Amino acid sequence: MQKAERRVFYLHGIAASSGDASGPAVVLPPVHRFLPERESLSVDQERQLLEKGIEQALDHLRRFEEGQPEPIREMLHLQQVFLRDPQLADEIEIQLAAGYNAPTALFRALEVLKKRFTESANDFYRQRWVDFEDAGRTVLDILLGVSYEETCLERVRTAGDRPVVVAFDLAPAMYLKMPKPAAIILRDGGPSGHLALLAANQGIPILVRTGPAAEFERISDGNWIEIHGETGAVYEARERMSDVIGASAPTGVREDNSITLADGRVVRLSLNADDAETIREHGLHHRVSVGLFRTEFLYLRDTSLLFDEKRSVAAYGEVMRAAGQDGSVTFRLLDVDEDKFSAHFFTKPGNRGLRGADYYRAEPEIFHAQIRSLFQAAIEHGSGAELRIMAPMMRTPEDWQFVLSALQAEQERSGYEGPFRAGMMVEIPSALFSMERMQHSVDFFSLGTNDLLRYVIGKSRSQPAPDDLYEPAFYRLLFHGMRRIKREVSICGMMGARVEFLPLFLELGVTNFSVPLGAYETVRQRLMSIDPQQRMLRALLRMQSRAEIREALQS
Ligand SMILES: C=C(OP(=O)(O)O)C(=O)O
Repeated sequence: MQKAERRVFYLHGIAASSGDASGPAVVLPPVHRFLPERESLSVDQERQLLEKGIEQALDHLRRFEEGQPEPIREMLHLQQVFLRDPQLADEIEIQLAAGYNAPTALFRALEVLKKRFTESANDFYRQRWVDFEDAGRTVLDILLGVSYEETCLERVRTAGDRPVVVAFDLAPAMYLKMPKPAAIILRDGGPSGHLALLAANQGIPILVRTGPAAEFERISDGNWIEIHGETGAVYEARERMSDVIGASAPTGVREDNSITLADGRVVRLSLNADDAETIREHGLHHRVSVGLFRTEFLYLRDTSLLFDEKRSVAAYGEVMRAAGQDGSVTFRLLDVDEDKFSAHFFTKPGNRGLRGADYYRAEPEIFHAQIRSLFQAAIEHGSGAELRIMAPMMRTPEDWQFVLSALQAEQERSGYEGPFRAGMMVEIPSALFSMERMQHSVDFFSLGTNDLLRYVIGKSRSQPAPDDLYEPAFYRLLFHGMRRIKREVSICGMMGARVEFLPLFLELGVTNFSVPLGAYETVRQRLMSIDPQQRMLRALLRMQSRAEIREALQS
């Protein structure tokens, strides 16, 4: 009989990106932990401290405005308006009267306003909250004498071995500034939030929603911990090693990226990747086909690229070179979602909240500059790799026609004659009703199931329930859209990386599965062993409940 292993068990979470990993924990405290515990001085004295902090922040914002492009000046100006807003002053006054010291009063006031603004029916307030909160954080940093973001980044940078980052939540923009961790554990966060997707694409295991603070806080800085991707469990580490131990690609011969199914059909397996380094590493063992490169992350890392075509050509070129001559990369045009937000993406405040073709129509310079850079990168650095450009958030044939005309015009202007394919994402339910009409002018469709599902069930991506994946209406819609499609249909949403859904997507006609690095090998194995004759769609379409569908898919 085997001797039972006794190791410290810390907690359980949802594995948003599979794979095992271990490393020393770096715990990033939430912002409220930075608040001083000191006794309050008199209300007047605390008010004076706050007023001084606000003045310094206003001064900083005013100085920073100089020489910035118009959209940034506009944002900095609004941040100053916010810091002088009577709503903020009133909330601060309430907190001071309740006896809180200056930083705590400001923190609490910002929490109250966050709720008010983000739940407001007014688009302007909702969309501007990110900027307002940022201005509030600047004052808080001044009052505390430390920068919250810099302090967190410094802890990760100085952790030595590749650490496991443990945090309540983590913004994608902050993650993009850190060195790659071995893994991430979040008390909150959602499995299809953009931080989870970013990490998954880099093959970094991530556990989210680990639940109660008490369990979560048993992990302290420097504890060596081990994450088990399959079970979502976190233990004390058996050995001190920081490499990902479960998600790596096989060594030896370079794998082809097409898989011949048992019935002779050929499907392609591609990678969702957001950086050249991951693509390069993958390319050591595989012929590379990137099915989704989210270009907004490139810009979030370095917003100045947006207005610098020469440097963006170099950045796209690096990605194409990483894919190699026989590879292909599907670049998705800029897609600005709430949690991939940067004020730099908008030249006019009124454009915030626009997405897809509406955004491209409103921001023609950014739109055309991006397409030009992509063709130019293919000319200068592509050396035969296939360039694929994909438009997100397409709703109607008119949306697609608008993007396609711009692609054709820029291709002609650039003189690029290499391999090129133009496609669109299907991630808004209304697109499913026009796929058939659009297919004559589309080289490929790509199913964005992360967004598609959220729009069908009307939920935010950070509040998923495991059962949502089995929503009957979702499958009926997919079937309706795809039943007469002759073009390539890819899937780049996370459902394509879950083996239980593979037979169904094959039956629906998907021929290209684009998945995060951590899921690549598992999906490849499953596709090679799958029985492609399995038929479940008809029965599934008759099912009325999520439970029935779950059982059918899992059995
Ligand atoms: C791949 C998708 O796009 P994103 O996750 O970037 O919104 C999707 O919605 O499935």
